[in-house]
Amino acid sequence: MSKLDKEVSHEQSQAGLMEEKYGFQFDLEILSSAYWQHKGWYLAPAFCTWLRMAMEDPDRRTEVVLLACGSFNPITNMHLRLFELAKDYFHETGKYKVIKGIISPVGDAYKKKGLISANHRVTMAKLATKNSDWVEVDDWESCQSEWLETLKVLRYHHQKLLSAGVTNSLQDAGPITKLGRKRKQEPNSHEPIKKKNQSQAVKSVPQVKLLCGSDMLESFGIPNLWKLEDITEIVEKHGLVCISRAGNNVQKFIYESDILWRHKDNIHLVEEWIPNDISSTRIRRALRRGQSVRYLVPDGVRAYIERHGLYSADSEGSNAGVPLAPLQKHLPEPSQPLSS
Ligand SMILES: Nc1ncnc2c1ncn2[C@@H]1O[C@H](COP(=O)(O)OP(=O)(O)OP(=O)(O)O)[C@@H](O)[C@H]1O
Ligand SMILES: NC(=O)c1ccc[n+]([C@@H]2O[C@H](COP(=O)(O)O)[C@@H](O)[C@H]2O)c1
Ligand SMILES: [Zn+2]
Repeated sequence: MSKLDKEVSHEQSQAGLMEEKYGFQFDLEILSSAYWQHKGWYLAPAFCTWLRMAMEDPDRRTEVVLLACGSFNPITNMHLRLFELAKDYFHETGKYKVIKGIISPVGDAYKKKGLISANHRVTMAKLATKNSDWVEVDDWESCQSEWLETLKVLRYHHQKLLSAGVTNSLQDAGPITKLGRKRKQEPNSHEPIKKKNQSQAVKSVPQVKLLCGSDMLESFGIPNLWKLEDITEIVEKHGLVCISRAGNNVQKFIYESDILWRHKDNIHLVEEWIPNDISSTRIRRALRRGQSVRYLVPDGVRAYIERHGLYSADSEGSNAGVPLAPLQKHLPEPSQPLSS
């Protein structure tokens, strides 16, 4: 190792220690002044290289998995856009790295009017995402015989990542993370079980954030639809990213709710500046009327709908008069108002 390498390596380990103690911003400031005062200009190129490496180090960003829950009856181009918009938003903050998107179609037991079988909805979602290298469809929720609260779906996916993290960390027991640093703990970013001598090798588990449109966020205010403790855990432990949708005023909605206001830092609002109010309801309506849905849903989905003759007046009548599962499930409990 050359003298210069040794100097840089020493500064890097100092930076590691300082980050643990004070955080990223501070360590860079301290280091830069230390360099200019004590080392002199001859170290400038090495310092610049290190600084660039440190700034570009993707491990500094919190990893995020986006989970979208809904009927996807059928999946539309706008559902896919939600993921792109949320990913751009998180990357623009410089603090987060979106590593995966998950589409979780609701099970048949949800009993929403016009809901066709989960088999078809899952297949269409898979067709829609087949060209995406980061969004995938998970059928665990749709395979459950009973309807599941969204919080349980979030917990399931977080737990799954946690187990995968433990497995990975056991496999990677050897190497040490870049610069031998640990990441700061964030909500829902749990550290998997650590073994002695292995703490430096363990990566924290990504956060699972609920991705939704503003109508879903505003549905938190519908009496008996959501349990207050579920909403609290979603915004407190997981976090939410909400894409604007015509007709909603989420900022006001958050302002009027004490719970949402308290956790507003964990509620990411994304403005869609190229609004396109496609909805599955409108797609189904067009299909019933024999109108084209081309360019509104992916071509593979359109072909699948045609091939299987999906979405007719008959299918729209399914579950008519049947209470929505969450309303049925939560009705006996005394309702607590979200707003106060
Ligand atoms: N055009 C859109 N803009 C923003 N969010 C949307 C849009 N379309 C759907 N979403 C969001 O996608 C998620 C899944 O929605 P869902 O399956 O209910 O689709 P939808 O188009 O709202 O269907 P439906 O008309 O049957 O209610 C929800 O969080 C919803 O808010
Ligand atoms: N209490 C809850 O957890 C709760 C209540 C209502 C809807 N949801 C979910 O929100 C989504 C709403 O989808 P739709 O907009 O298609 O009805 C579904 O995934 C549904 O399971 C969850
Ligand atoms: Zn909807």
